[in-house]
Amino acid sequence: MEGFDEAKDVLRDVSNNVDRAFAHDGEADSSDGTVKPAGVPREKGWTDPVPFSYESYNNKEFTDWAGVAARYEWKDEYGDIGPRSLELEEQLFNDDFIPRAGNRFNELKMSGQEEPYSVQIESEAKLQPVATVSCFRSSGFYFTANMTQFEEAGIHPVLVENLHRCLYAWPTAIQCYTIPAIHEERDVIGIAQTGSGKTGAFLIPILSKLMGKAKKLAAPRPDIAADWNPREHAVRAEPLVLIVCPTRELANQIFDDARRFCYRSMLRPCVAYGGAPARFQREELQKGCDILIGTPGRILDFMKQPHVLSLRRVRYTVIDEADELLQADWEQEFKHLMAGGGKFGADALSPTQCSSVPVSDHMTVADMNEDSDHRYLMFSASFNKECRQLARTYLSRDHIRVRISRPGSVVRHIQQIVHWVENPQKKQALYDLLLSLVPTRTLIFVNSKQEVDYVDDFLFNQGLPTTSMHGDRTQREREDAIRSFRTARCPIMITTGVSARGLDIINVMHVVNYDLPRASQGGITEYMHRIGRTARIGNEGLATSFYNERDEDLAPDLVKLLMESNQTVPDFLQVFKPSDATLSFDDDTTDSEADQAKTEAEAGTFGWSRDGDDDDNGANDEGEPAEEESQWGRPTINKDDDGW
Ligand SMILES: Nc1ncnc2c1ncn2[C@@H]1O[C@H](COP(=O)(O)OP(=O)(O)OP(=O)(O)O)[C@@H](O)[C@H]1O
Repeated sequence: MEGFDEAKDVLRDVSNNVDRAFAHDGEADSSDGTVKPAGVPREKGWTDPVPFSYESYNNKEFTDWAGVAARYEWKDEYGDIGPRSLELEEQLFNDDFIPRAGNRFNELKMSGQEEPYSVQIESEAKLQPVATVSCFRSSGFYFTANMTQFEEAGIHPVLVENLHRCLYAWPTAIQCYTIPAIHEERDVIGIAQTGSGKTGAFLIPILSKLMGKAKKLAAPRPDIAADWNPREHAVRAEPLVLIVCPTRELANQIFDDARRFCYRSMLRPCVAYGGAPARFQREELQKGCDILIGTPGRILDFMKQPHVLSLRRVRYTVIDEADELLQADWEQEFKHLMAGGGKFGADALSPTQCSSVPVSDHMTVADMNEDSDHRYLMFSASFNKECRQLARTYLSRDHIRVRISRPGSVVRHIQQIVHWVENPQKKQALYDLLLSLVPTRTLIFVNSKQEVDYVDDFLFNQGLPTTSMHGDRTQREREDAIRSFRTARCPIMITTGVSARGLDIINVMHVVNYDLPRASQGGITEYMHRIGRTARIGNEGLATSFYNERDEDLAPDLVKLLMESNQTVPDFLQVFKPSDATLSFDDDTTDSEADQAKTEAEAGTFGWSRDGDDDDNGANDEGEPAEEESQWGRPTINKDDDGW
């Protein structure tokens, strides 16, 4: 197919990086009935497609859930730091499929001179960012003259060591600001581009602060490394940190980072997400939990079981991908979460807030947070008016806002290409596109679940190594798909908007918008998050989008975004260029005076509107009933025709 030459060049360039994982995992295992490719994809270097094995899926008693992955288990006898576990180290830090910083990582750091991105800080008191100095790279490690900026920034030594193991050489710009802000016990709103290290921006300073005090602050827990018997030793989980995010995959990913950062420390991370059986997650919680990461539905289900989870000790509540989470119809549920963890505990409630924050039937006042010195943090690459409202309601007035680059802007290292493709030609165009490029991990977004199945079937039958994921799949199928994609067993994944946020997979070098997101599915913000699955943390990538007249509602915003990121605007989009050649974007991050006035009037009420996200469903989809039926049900979704 003609017209993809520029894409080819870019990817050939980018492919200097082509991942080692892909190279060494190139031979698909044919022992389980691998279908022989139609021929051409194999000649072009793609691996064989691997069929999904329904037989083993149905037969096997599955226990290998992402949420039960090994973490460091502390023993009472340890002093300030636990002994090494080489086996766990291998798993946590040396896995071939952990994403690593790319060649252009240097451009993400703060040089103190003219930065390639804008920095906007709103803070009552001056915020001194972590100083960054020149580093040089050798054999995969970065060195500075003496010590790393993480040490200089006062990060706890156990965590500094873990960051070295993760090959984090210096903090990214957002981290440079959130580290001192969180050290100074301030509430924070952090906005920075996709793949710029926002997870570290909250985890690193929070964990660092808690590491020195874990013995004093953490709830009593059993010595599970010695002899764990749930009947005798189970405790109630009373985490110090609560991290809420919109999707199950993202929850697991943050959990993985927390497992790495907490290695050899007393802090024990757990994850709670819908779809997987609750009993495995509950058992982990009952071994003790200091850092709880999860999607709202499952967390709330556990909160309804006071012997399993209480948020009374929570000191930090983090809302990740805040704007996405708040698109959901989760107002009441959110209030429960926020009330369970904080300044909205019975004593601290103002009269208006009291009436708008009902205490759950299952949650006694004694379970509510007893720490008035409780920090709230919100992070995303984009921001909206629901976030502003949440911030006005929950964050302290002296909170710090850090904005690195324009909220909603696209990472510079992504080459964006838009092609005119009519709907009936899309399948063939996609096939031609994939065959015209160097085989590499490719994420393909479509707008409906049905279309995911359809495109997956088509490519698979053409001999391409695909997998797919959407919200109607069981959790086990979802975890299976992510694993196959991550390990490059199936280097092409077709998916819906459920994978647009947060997913951080090694060397996704190509994102394809087979369908562009419609306005009802998040429009240009969704586009930015989708293509942000490539070119993460200084790597480079390509985003190809199929466009036709049905996408006209997106065109003006798309053109502005292309222009802002110095990309070619194709002829058919020229007509949508702004007439005065200036690029103005709605900035949804700042409160207007009217907003401020509204806050006073509304105190404690929210304006969330849109239907929510299937991932917040706490129920179990593995055939066994959820332990307690989720009252939250299965929210409907507006991201595509029929939900994610
Ligand atoms: N200081 C650092 N040095 C090296 N790698 C880092 C650093 N900080 C984060 N990373 C890595 O960068 C990758 C992207 O980070 P992260 O997922 O936190 O991005 P993000 O900003 O939250 O993106 P998104 O908006 O898409 O969720 C991760 O693999 C993470 O381990």
